[in-house]
Amino acid sequence: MAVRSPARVPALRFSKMHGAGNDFVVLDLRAGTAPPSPDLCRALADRHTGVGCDQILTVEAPASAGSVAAYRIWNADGSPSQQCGNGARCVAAWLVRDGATDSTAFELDSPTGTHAVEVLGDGRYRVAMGVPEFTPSKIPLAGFAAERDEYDLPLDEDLRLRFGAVSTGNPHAVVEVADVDGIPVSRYGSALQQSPAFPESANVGFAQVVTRERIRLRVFERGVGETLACGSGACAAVAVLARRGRVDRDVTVSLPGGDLRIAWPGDDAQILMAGPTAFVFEGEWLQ
Ligand SMILES: N[C@@H](CCC[C@H](N)C(=O)O)C(=O)O
Repeated sequence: MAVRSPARVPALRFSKMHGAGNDFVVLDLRAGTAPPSPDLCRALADRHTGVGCDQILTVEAPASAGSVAAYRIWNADGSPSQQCGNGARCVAAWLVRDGATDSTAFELDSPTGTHAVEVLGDGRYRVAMGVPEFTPSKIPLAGFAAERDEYDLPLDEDLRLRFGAVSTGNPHAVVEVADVDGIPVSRYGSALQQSPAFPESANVGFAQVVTRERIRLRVFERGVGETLACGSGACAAVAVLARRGRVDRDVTVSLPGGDLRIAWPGDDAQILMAGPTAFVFEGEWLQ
């Protein structure tokens, strides 16, 4: 009797990458393949039964003339985001390795616009992340008509937090602390994320100013939890602290997974993020 072999499921090829420890599954959708469903994102991101990652990055056909490609971002819980700084560098590295460009300066489209990318060598990339947006309605931050350096909210009976708020393409709250090591990042981060003040939730950064040129940062990300690094969060922390006059305009941000260099030449200028990228392995998703 003939034994029937199980139907072959078409394999989904992926690259596993990280940028300063913020890890990604990268999918090539440039041929027009549909983006992963929220269920597939959650399955890929699962650290026990999947590949394991903080975000899924989809590389897609460019949205504007002159760009090499576009990318979109999907959090581990399946929710979409508008920006991912470490992801932007990894997509740039992925495209260079793929041969999509041999230029040391090119452009990429994200859901928030077009970004200039520079290849710095040794796996390092610099990305122009846009002009930080402090207008409350554009973050979005509800309940405040005018922009402030610092907001103050009661979050529950025992917790009141002071924070800065900014969009670097996605929403961020930045809490300045004396020592990032002693902060209950998950409790404070969840409380701010669940506040009605952030109708689209937020990535919550805890920043310790070490010197005017160096800060330490931990970020409790929307759709993930605490990550080893957050590029848009590093930009947000420097933007909030520079605006308050607490740091200079060129700052090393030390995150649990590594350092990023953030430069913000002036309030109306784009904020520039430089940092590492790494390829981990290639695989086929068979489920
Ligand atoms: N890790 C990212 C940010 C990813 C998206 C974020 N969790 C959100 O929901 O906005 C980065 O490096 O910027």
